[in-house]
Amino acid sequence: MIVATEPTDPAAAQPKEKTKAKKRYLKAKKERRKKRKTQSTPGIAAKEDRQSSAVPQPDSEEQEGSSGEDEPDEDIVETPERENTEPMRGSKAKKEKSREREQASRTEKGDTERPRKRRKLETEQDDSQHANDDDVTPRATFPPPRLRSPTPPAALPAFPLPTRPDAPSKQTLALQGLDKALIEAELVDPAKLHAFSSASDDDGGTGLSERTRRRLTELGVTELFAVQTAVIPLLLTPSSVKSLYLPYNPPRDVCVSAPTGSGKTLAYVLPIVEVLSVRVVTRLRALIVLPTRDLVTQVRETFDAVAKGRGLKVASATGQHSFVHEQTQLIADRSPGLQGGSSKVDVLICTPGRLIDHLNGTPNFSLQHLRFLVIDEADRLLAQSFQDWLAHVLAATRPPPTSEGPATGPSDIPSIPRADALAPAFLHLLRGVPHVRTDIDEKRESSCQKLLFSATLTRDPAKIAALNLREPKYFVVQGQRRHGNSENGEEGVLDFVMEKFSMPATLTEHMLVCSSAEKPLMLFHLVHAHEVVNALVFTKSAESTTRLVKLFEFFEAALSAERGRPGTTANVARAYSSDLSPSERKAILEQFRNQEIHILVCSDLISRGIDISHVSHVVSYDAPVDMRKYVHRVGRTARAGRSGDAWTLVEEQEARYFKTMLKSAGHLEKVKRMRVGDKDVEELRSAYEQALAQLKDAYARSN
Ligand SMILES: Nc1ncnc2c1ncn2[C@@H]1O[C@H](COP(=O)(O)OP(=O)(O)OP(=O)(O)O)[C@@H](O)[C@H]1O
Repeated sequence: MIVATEPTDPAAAQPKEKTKAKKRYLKAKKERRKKRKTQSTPGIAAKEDRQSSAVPQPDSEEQEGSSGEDEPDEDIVETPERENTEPMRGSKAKKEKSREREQASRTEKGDTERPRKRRKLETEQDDSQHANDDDVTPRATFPPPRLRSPTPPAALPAFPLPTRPDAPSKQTLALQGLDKALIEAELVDPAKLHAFSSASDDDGGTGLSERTRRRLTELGVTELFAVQTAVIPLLLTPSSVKSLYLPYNPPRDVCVSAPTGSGKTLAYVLPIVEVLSVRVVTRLRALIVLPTRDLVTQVRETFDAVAKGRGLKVASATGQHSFVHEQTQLIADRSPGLQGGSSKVDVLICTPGRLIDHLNGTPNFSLQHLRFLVIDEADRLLAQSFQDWLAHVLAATRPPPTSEGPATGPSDIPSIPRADALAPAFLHLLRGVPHVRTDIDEKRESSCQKLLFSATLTRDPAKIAALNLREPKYFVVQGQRRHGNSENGEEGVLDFVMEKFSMPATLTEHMLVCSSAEKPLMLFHLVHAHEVVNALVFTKSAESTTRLVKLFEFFEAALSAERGRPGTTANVARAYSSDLSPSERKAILEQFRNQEIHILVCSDLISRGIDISHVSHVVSYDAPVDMRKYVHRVGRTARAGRSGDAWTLVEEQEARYFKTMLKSAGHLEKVKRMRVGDKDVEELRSAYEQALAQLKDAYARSN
C-alpha cells in the first residue's frame, strides 16, 4: 500500500505506450499474486505476514522501486493526514535511524538471527523486483523522490476481529431453563369437540361410563369440549388407571392451560366422579383447592350436579362456617391413634387458608388416601405463599421415609392394626407389625395425581419445581397461530411459553381512550348506546366501585327525570365487593344471574373463574395492570362458545402502557380502538353533570 502524491513535474505525465506497459505489468502481477494465494494455505499466509511485519521495512530507495510502481491503483489510499507528508517523513526518518542503531547494536551483540532472515526476505524482494523490471518502464517517469510518501508501516496480518455471537432470539430465551415436559406440551385445537352417546356401551374412547354419560345428557351436555377431549381419556384410560390406589405404578401429573370458559371444571370433575364412584369406604380421596370462596361454591355445585346418585360425599371448607362446624362435617372418628385418618367425605373443595387450618388443627384429617389433588387457577394459587400452604399439602400426601426394622409407636397408643386404615404407601408405619425386608421389596409411592388448571398457567420453572410433578403431561388449548402453521404445534406452545395467552374465539375486544374526567360519561354512553343489560364492570378498588355505583344511580335518576319518567331507572347497578358479607355476595350474584341486576360493578374479586353464562359485556372501567388480569376479566364473557364484548376504558396517560402490554402479549391487533365524539354524548351530558354535583354533595355530607 502506498500514499499517493500529486505529480508536480509535467514530465511525470505518463506517455500512452508506457501506460499500456504498466497495465500489462499490473495484470501479470495480479495473476502472480492470485497464484500465490491459491498455493499457500491461510495459516501459512498469516505466518508469512507475521514474519514480514516482524522485520524492519526496506529503506525508502527499495520502497520507491517496488511499491511506488508496483502497487495496483486500488491499493492507493489517500487520507487527509498523509497528504501533508513532510512532518511524517521527519518522524519516519528518525524511526529509521533508531532502527538502524538498534540493528547495529544487535549485530555487535551477536544477534544475527533476525538480520539473516531479513536479508533473505530482502533478497526475495529484490528478485521479484528484478522480475518486475522486465515489464516496467524506466523509473524516471515516476514522481521525484522529494514528493514521495514515507515508507508505510508494514501491513498487519488481517486476523478476523473478535465478534460477538448473534443475540439469541426471544423464542430461544423463552425456552431456556424450562421443563422438558412443558416444551413437549400437547397442543389441543380449541375447535375440537367430541359428541358422545349416552344410549350405547361405546364410550367413544373417553373412558366415561354409561351412567356418567347419561347424567351429562340430563344436564344438557352432549359433547365434550376440546380441553375435556384431551384430559378425560388420559385420566380414565386404560381402565387400570381408574384404581383408587396405584402404589407401584403411580399416575402421571397433568397441567392444563386452556382459555377462559373452555370447560376446565368438567375436565377434572368428570374423571374424579368416575374413579371415586367405585369406592367402598369413605376416605378423603379428592382435594380441590381454589383461590376464593365464590369459586369453591361454584365448583361444589358442579360436583353436586355431576355426582348426583353416585353415593359420593362432597364437602367444602372456606371459613364461611365455624371451624368446629367444619371439623364435624369432615371427620367421622376423632379418637386418637388412627394412623390412616378418618373422613366423612370423599371430595373436599376448599381455599388454601382453611385447608392449612385443618391440616394443623383437625385430628385425623389426613391426605394419605388422596387420589386426586386439583389446583384450579393454579398460577394465582402458586403465587400465594400463605403459610407455605403448598409445601404442607404436598408433604401430607407423601409417605414419610421408610424406617429400618419393625415400626413402633408411642406406648400410650394402642397398636392394633386396622385393616384399611393406612394407604398402601404408608403401610410401613403400621405399629406392632414387624417389617421384614425382602429382595423383591418394591418402593410404594403415593397414588395422588396432581392436576393443575388455568387460563394463564404459570411457566415459571421455580414454581413448577415446587410442585414436585411426576412425569407431568402438559396440554395447551391454543387458538389461532401467529407465527405460521407448523405441523407439530411448536408455535402454539411457544405462545404459551411466552405468555401469549389464548382468548375465546367468540370474544370481541375494544378500547376507548378518554380523559379521566370523561370516563364515567363514556361508560354511561356505552351502556345506553349498546343497550347493555348484563354487564360486569371492573374497577381498581372497593372504594372506586362504591363511588361509581352511586354516580350511576344519580345519573340514571337524572336521565329518567329528563325523559319524563321520574322515579324509574332503566338499568340497575350494584356493587359487589369484599366489603359485603358472604351471604350478601351470594344474594347479589343470584340477582345478577336472574337478571334483576343489570350492571354489576366489582373489583378483581370475581375476575377469575366465576361462570355466569349470560354476561354479554365486560367493561374494564379501570384498565387492568397486567395481561393475566386482562385475560381473566374479559373471560367472564364469551364463555362456552357464546359471543361476548369486552371494552376497556383507558385514560390518556395510561394508553401507552396499556398498548405496550397488549403488544408484548401479541394481542394489540385484536383490540380495536373505539372513538366517541362530543356529539355522541351530547344528550347525556346534562344528566351527567347533575349526577356529578349530587355525588359531590353526598360525599361532602358524609365527611
Ligand atoms: N361439554 C360441555 N358442553 C356444554 N357446556 C359446557 C361443557 N363443558 C363446560 N360447559 C359449560 O361451559 C361453561 C364454562 O365452563 P368452566 O367454568 O369450566 O370454564 P373454565 O375453563 O373453568 O373457565 P375459567 O378459566 O374462566 O375458570 C360452564 O357454564 C360449563 O357448564
